[in-house]
Amino acid sequence: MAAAIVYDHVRKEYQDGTVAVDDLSFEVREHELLALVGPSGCGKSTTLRMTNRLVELSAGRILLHGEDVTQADTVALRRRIGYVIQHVGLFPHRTVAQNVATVPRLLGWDRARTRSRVGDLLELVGLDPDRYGRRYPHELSGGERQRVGVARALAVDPPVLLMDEPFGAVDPVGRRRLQVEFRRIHRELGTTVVLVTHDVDEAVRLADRVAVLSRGGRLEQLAPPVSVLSSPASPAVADLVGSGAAVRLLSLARLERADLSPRDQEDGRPGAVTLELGAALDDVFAAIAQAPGGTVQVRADGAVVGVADADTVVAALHRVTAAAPS
Ligand SMILES: Nc1ncnc2c1ncn2[C@@H]1O[C@H](COP(=O)(O)OP(=O)(O)OP(=O)(O)O)[C@@H](O)[C@H]1O
Repeated sequence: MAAAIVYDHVRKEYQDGTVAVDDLSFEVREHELLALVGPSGCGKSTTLRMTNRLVELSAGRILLHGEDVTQADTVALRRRIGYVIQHVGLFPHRTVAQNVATVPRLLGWDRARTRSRVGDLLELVGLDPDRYGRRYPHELSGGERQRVGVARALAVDPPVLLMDEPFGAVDPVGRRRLQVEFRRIHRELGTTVVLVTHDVDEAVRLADRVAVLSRGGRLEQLAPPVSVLSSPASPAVADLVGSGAAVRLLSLARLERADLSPRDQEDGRPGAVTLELGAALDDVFAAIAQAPGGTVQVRADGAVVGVADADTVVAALHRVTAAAPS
């Protein structure tokens, strides 16, 4: 698969001698969502900010679609790279629509094209353009502001989007909703995304691949979420994913027919618990914990296709982890 971004022996030493990133090499594939995770101060933001040259590299190269970013004009570069940060930095005296239209205006788009694009983008991020377009940032909730920030960053359909703790300031429920919506948006647009987060749950829920960094921007593991959770490549990764790894795996995996014990007869007992095939394993687990006898019926297309119990969950986990690419 083609690389959208190549980090090639990248190093950043700040003026005071802090080596934020020592010698980092990895590639971000075209259209993937790659999450950078790691403990505070390990160099995640520095790595992201070197990509759009908000921070200059001390050594090494970063190639964006084959072009060395240090050779690119910074203004042109930043227009090709969307950027979303935690406190999204909307212009307070401009309306939502004007904020989203910032880059199209700079690029000299005409009024009709800009208006239509702004409308489409607000709809994409789940905000009704008629209701929200004329509001000012202070008239929005934190989650709505982040949505506007995402819409603004996507305004000219950049091939690459960098996100630094984009949902960090949003309450847990709003955050979960934004994550679900952002995953849909990413699938729909196919933009290459690099997401910095210190939240392992967010990384495994959103990312196609997770890059785990440790101090000095050292790459501990770069793999799909299930692999990072089920086979941590080093003690640093195991430490980061911690004791919650199994629970996180449960939320990633879905119940399949092969995991079930066969069952022809429908269990007619009143109150018998049923689940749909394809349910997330954490929901299966919760249902089993509550069900009389520790078993639940599983249905597909309205018919009972088997029963699930604790062994089913373990079997499904083994299936998922065995299939995980490294
Ligand atoms: N402008 C700067 N001057 C000097 N040191 C800096 C500067 N910016 C960051 N650092 C240091 O570089 C290291 C990496 O910082 P960076 O912000 O990249 O880490 P991070 O992984 O994003 O951390 P966090 O999760 O806390 O945001 C830290 O030790 C930090 O103190």
